[in-house]
This record gives sequence, C-alpha cells and structure tokens, in this order.
Amino acid sequence: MVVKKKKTLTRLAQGRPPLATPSRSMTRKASRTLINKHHQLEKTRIRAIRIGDKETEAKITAELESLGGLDHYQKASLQGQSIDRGGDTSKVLMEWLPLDELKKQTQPLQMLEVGALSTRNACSTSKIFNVEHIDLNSQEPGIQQQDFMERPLPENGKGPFDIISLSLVLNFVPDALGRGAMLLRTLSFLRADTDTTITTEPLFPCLFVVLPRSCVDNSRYFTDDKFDELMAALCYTRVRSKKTQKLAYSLWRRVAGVVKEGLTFPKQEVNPGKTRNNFVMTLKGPKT
Ligand SMILES: C[S@@+](CC[C@H](N)C(=O)[O-])C[C@H]1O[C@@H](n2cnc3c(N)ncnc32)[C@H](O)[C@@H]1O
Repeated sequence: MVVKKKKTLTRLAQGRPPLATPSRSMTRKASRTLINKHHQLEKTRIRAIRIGDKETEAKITAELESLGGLDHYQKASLQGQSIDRGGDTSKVLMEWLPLDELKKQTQPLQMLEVGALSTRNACSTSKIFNVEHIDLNSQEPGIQQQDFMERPLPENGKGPFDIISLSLVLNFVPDALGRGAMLLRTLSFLRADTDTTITTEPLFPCLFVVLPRSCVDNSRYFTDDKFDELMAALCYTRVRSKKTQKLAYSLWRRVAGVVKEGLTFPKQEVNPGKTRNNFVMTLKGPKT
C-alpha cells in the first residue's frame, strides 16, 4: 500500500477553502490566484491607511476594483463551498450538534451567520436554526448586506442569538486588532444566559469559528493555545475542535463571567521561523 505523505502547510493561502475544479466561469487556478491576490492587496491597503499613505491606498483600491472587487472574490470563495467538493463548512457544525435533541425543541434556535455566501448551506436547510445571514456584499436576496462591525447593538443589551458563525471570516479581516474586535463583538449578540439547558451537554450559547489551518499551525504569533487563551479572556471555552488538511474548525461555548474592561491581548512571537506566517488576533484597550 502506498502511504500518502501529508503536506505541511506553510502559507496562509494554502489553508483557504478547497477551490473549484475548472469551470466555464473560473478555473481552480484562477480562483486561487484571485483569492490570494485579494488578501494580499487588502493587507497592503490597510497598512497604507494605517500610515496615512493616501497615494498607495488609492492605487490599491483601484487595483482591487480592477480585479472585480469583493463580488468577484466572493464568487471565487463560493466555488470553494460547492457541495461536490465538500466545501460547506457548516456540515462540520451539524456533525457536532445533538440533532435529535435539537429537533425536539419547540422553537428553532436563533443563528447569525456572518460572512454568508449562500442561504442553502447545511445549517440553513436543517430546520433546526432560524438563520439570519449577513455579509459585506450580499450575493442573494436572503442575505442582508451589513458589516457585522456596524450592526446596531441589541437595544435592551440582550443578545438574541444562540449561535454565531464566523466561518472563514476572521482571516478575511485584514488586521489583527480588527479580528480581536470582531470576536469581542460577538458577545453583544449572543444570549448572555449561559446556564440554559437546551441540550444535555451544555453547548449554547456558542460561536462557530473556521480558520485556515495555517493560522493556528504555522503562525509565528498564533497557536491553538493562544486561541484558547484569547477566548478564555472573552469568556469562551472550546467545546469542539477538528482539523482537516486545510481548515481548523472550533466551537466555543460562552461561559459565565465578565470580560475585563480594557482587556488587552498583545502580539507575541511564540513560534519563530522563516517559513511561518504572521497571522494573529489581538485586543487593545477599551475601544477594541
Ligand atoms: C472567505 S468568505 C467566507 C464565506 C463563507 N462563510 C465560507 O465559509 O465559505 C468571507 C466573507 O466574509 C465576509 N465578511 C468579512 N468581514 C465581514 C463583516 N465585518 N461583516 C459581514 N461580513 C463580513 C466577506 O464579505 C466575505 O464574503
């Protein structure tokens, strides 16, 4: 028997979702090139904004537009989601949940899917969830065009959702502080009552996160331990975890506790190495 040697992922781009087989609209290579280029340009644009380099910012924005902007990027990502390539990440979440118990609920659970490309993924069609889909750029009438970071906070301070999905969204956010801020913000929309007994094993309220595997396995600044540490500071505990060759899936239950005012989580090198990437999520002060 020939044993296939597992490839070690060295670049963040290698961890992105499986891409399409050649199609009339976009070949596998073309969609991969587009996704990588988009991520690269976004990073450069954010750097330019940070240092006030208006000229570079305008140049990169124009370049992003010439590539077809977010819309084209999403179409490339959608190819990675298509069912025949097993790309729907929400299938893993469905495998993790006690579906029989959840089907007995009189009301469907409330789910917020941030960064939704389709309304037909496994969670959305399961009937277990009432899913609200949002994205920066809506690809379907059932997806509300909304920036999660600008979404109005619940009026009574009580989050309505049992579960939030951030599948391949945090790595889309171009800067470390923005990613941390997004994680922190999930708390405002999740139910705060952590002792609800929806399932025999306490799983809700929770956050489903999918990242390219190289974000936790090959970063100079971020590892699974760091992720646990950051999430613990945000009152989340890991209840499920799975890795495929390219992706790292995790489910985090919100636990009782108060997130410290002005909590910081700095960038620290934990895995030096020339071939590693710079992915990290950080928190800085009260405004993050
Ligand atoms: C790589 S796609 C992932 C899509 C899908 N969730 C998946 O797992 O394949 C990332 C998506 O996140 C969306 N996104 C990023 N930041 C967002 C934000 N702040 N609010 C809403 N959507 C966001 C982008 O517009 C993009 O469509």
